[in-house]
Amino acid sequence: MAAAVRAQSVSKWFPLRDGESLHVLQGVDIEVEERSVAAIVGASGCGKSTLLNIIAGLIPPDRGEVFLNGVPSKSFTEWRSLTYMFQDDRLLPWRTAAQNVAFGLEAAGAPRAERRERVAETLALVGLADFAEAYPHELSGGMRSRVALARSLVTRPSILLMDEPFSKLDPSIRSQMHDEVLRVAGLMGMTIVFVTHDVEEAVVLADTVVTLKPRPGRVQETHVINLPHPRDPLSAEVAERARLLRRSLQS
Ligand SMILES: Nc1ncnc2c1ncn2[C@@H]1O[C@H](COP(=O)(O)OP(=O)(O)OP(=O)(O)O)[C@@H](O)[C@H]1O
Repeated sequence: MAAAVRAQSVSKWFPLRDGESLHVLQGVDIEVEERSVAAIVGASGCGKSTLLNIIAGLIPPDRGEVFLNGVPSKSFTEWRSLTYMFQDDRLLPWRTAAQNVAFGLEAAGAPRAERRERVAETLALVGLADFAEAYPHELSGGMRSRVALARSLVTRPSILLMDEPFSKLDPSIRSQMHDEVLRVAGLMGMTIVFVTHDVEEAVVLADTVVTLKPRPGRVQETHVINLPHPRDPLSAEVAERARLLRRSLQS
């Protein structure tokens, strides 16, 4: 199967005020197969978000290259097929759920009728058909998170990048969102790359987990998680895989 996301020998330095530079990533190689879910885990500051931002084309690598659907990201033009979900839901408080979801389509200049249809379809997909006219302050944390997911999905992307998207949710809602994301990703045939510091979350969601070593961030190991879905976060199998991941992170 083809790789939807490939980072090849990616290195990154950030300039510091004293003229020195901070070496954040060193020769990072990762490969994420189409329609699979990959997690990037590692200690705080090891470069997880930087790597995701480089994959997303938000910042350039200093060395190495990223390929999206086989195309070098420098030449990649299908940016609508890639979407990013942040840690905060970043909903606009003065817009209804439907208007928040419509945002990406408006930016892309989609006609009004198409927008209306797509937004309704996507809100239904995440179980919020009845809340299209609600404002963010009228929604629970879990519902807001679903609106943010719908906003990410409305352009029908093939690649979903997520940076700790559920870390602020209560555990039971986080678990519902995990099921929701996997269900929708399966339906839409999406590839997911996400960053987390929660190894249990990585084991519950991912087909492969990449562990990063800090300073500079390097790939420590790639773990294949071949447990059947749905995965119970409290099961012995998940706990055992999480233990192996923690050991890898500490070595
Ligand atoms: N724009 C920037 N300029 C300078 N330094 C930066 C910049 N962005 C990140 N850094 C530094 O790069 C390192 C890696 O940051 P990054 O946010 O990628 O790590 P992380 O693994 O995602 O951390 P966390 O889990 O705490 O979110 C940190 O030391 C951070 O301070």
